[in-house]
Amino acid sequence: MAQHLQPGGLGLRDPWSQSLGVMRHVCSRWAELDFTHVGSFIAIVGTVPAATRLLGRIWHEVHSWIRQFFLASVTVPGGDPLNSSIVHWIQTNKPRHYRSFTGRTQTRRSDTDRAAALKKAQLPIQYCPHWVTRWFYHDGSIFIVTRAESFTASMSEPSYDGVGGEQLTVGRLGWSAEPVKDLIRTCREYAERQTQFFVIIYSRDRYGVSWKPKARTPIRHLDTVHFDADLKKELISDIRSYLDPKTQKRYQSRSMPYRRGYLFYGPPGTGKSSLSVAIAGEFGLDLYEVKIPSVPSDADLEQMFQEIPPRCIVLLEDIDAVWTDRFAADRNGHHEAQPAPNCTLSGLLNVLDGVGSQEGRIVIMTTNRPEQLDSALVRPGRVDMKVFLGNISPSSAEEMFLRMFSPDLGCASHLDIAELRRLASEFAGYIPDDTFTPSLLQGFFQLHLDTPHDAVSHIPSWVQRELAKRSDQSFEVIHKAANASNDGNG
Ligand SMILES: Nc1ncnc2c1ncn2[C@@H]1O[C@H](COP(=O)(O)OP(=O)(O)OP(=O)(O)O)[C@@H](O)[C@H]1O
Repeated sequence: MAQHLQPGGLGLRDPWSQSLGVMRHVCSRWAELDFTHVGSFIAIVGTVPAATRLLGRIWHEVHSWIRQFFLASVTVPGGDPLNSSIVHWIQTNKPRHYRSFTGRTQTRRSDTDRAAALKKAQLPIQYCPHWVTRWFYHDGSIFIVTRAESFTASMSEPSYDGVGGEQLTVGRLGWSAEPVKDLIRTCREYAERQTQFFVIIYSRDRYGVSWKPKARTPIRHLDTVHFDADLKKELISDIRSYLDPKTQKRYQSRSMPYRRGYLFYGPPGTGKSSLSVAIAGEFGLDLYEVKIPSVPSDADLEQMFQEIPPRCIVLLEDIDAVWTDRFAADRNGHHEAQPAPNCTLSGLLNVLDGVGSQEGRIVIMTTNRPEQLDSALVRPGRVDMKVFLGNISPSSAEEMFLRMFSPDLGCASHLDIAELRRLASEFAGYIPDDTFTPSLLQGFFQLHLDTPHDAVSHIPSWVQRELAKRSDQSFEVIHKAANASNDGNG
């Protein structure tokens, strides 16, 4: 009955009997086949590889001929930030189905996946579309983008995120390269929009030959770095006025070098690095990290500074760990043994403000021991403003509490702002002035992120415990000193 409903009666047959029917059909046709036809068929099939090779060669010739005579192009070297901007733009805005990918273990976890960051878990695999040539139509023109095929070196780079490591050529059918430049501009603007909420931190690659984006950290608002409010205001207005284009003209018309240097000093964990990143975010600047101990020579240091763009922040962290003031060391009577850096202090002074050093950037140095710095390094002109970041004050602790339990974060959304303020002020009442570093207090908040009431009820005992730990430590130090003098007497 069902067979009447299906033309040919095949519709509702089971797949097994259907394929049996097909095989029977093929066999019967095969039996009828003339073997002279089979011979010509095999001969035709045999010519296919040769024909494919020939067509490939013709296509290659035509392609290079088109490139030579009809293509305007721009070549971007591998590793240049522009390179990854172009690749990202193409992959996002000219999507297509990819079948080839490069796969690599992702070494950095996503910032949002905090829970995963805390436990030992397998690192995710990152797949990136792998292509060598892409043709696409954009803004009335046909573009062809070619990536160099030899990218094994960049694939092994730890900082290589899968794109932008290989030389790239962007071409367009036509005589003028202007539309190519327009496309590249579009790609760059796109990349800037993507990174506008991030600070890009650059560091030297492992061979020390070029600057590479090392991290992309979400912008940290200046309000989240707590220190003296007046000092913060003064610092920010100083940087703002320095970056004002009029200031540059004023400096230049008076033949003054257009440079600004800051020294952030204070105990460990008081926010020197955090403030540097927050400033970069506030003013939309990239941050270039210079690690003096790993710079092989003065010439390399000079080369590094030459390659840093004019409008950015250069961060020299823990500068006291590199060169200490010879006289301070002598006064103290002892000097910690430290490996000698490969580049010299005069080499650094030279790149900071010597003849030929570039203008327009902000240099931030951080230190825990400002008294040990060579006076030449911190003289006015190299360091124009010294900013002390110290232990937390009760008022900063109150601000920190309000920030930690801000209703926007959701955990204290049931509390009205007046109640939150009351709790913050009660909390701050337990914090002794100039005793704990902000990072220590941050550690306390990390234990009580869900309820502000818990934070307030636990803070007195935490303060007691921390103070007791300190007196234990000082006792331990005195104890050791006493033992040492006894040993000496003995
Ligand atoms: N003043 C501050 N305000 C807010 N958070 C702070 C402050 N100081 C430190 N922190 C927090 O403590 C942690 C360490 O801070 P950071 O690395 O900036 O301190 P640092 O002074 O640079 O330390 P070090 O001298 O050891 O490099 C960060 O997570 C930061 O959020």
